[in-house]
Amino acid sequence: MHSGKVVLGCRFPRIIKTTSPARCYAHPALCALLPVYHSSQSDNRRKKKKQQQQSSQPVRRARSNRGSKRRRREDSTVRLYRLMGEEDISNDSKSSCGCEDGTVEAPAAAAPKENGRAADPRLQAISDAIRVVPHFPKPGIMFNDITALLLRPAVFKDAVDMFVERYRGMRIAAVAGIEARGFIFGPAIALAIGAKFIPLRKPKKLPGEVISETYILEYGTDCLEMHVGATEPGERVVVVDDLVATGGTLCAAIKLLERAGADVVECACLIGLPKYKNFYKLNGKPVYILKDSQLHSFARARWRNWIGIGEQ
Ligand SMILES: O=P(O)(O)OC[C@H]1O[C@H](OP(=O)(O)OP(=O)(O)O)[C@H](O)[C@@H]1O
Ligand SMILES: Nc1ncnc2[nH]cnc12
Repeated sequence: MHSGKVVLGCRFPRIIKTTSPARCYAHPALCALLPVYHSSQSDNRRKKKKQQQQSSQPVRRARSNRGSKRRRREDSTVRLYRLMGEEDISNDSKSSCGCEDGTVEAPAAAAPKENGRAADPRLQAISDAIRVVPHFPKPGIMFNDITALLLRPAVFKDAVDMFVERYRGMRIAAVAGIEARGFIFGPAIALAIGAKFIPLRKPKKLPGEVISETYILEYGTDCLEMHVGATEPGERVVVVDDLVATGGTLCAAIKLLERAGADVVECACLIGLPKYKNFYKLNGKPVYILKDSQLHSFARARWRNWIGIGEQ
């Protein structure tokens, strides 16, 4: 059997310089090698520990080591989110806590992260207003219902504002909304950023000449259509919908727009289902998601269902 030093020394020469396993945290392959790496270091560590115990300030030293390990682990988490295609994480986390000097207030630091951003305070209310309905429209589907959010104007406005803040100033010529629930958010965003709105409709709804794309859904197949001439070649377009599940709908929308020569900048959704997280780059286009539908929402929905009070 190889010793850890030999394996890491010959295959990952840069990793051998690493002083803490936390710095390898982002890469599963490297994590797999870490136990071997640890064992090769264990003698040295035992010696150091003995020295520390004999030194005059053992407690303070041990604490500072723990702190640095934690800091490194947090850095690694941010890197992981970056790998998932999220940009400006550090900037976002600064602005979301409203601190000009970029320091993070204690509650914000402890808050959950959404897409790698320190949570915007508005996200909690948005998240709370999304109702998860088990077994709708058919058994096994956990349906994310946005209608309760629409009944709360302040929360609805916050959701629209968050998209507007992202796309304002990005020279977006058109917002393409996907029928039906993309029509709820798309026009409001389009008006606020001064862009036109393109409805991407289900079959046989548009009266003019159309191009169409068929796609597979989480529960069936469907088709999207767009009027010929709705977008000009080279126009910068954002695609808006309420939710991404398999990503099939967004992919069809991207294809439609690209066939017409549009430059699809990004897709924007209120909700992303976690089981499809790895597909959040669709046809090479990033998907901006306000709220990852958390597993605890599913568990909560099931619990409320069991005790017979439904979701609120
Ligand atoms: O990522 P996907 O697996 O493609 O699923 C997401 C799509 O499914 C839902 O619409 P649905 O087709 O149910 O139509 P509706 O908006 O008319 O209810 C949702 O509003 C998205 O458009
Ligand atoms: N789980 C889900 N909830 C709401 N809309 C959806 N569209 C596809 N999957 C969905």
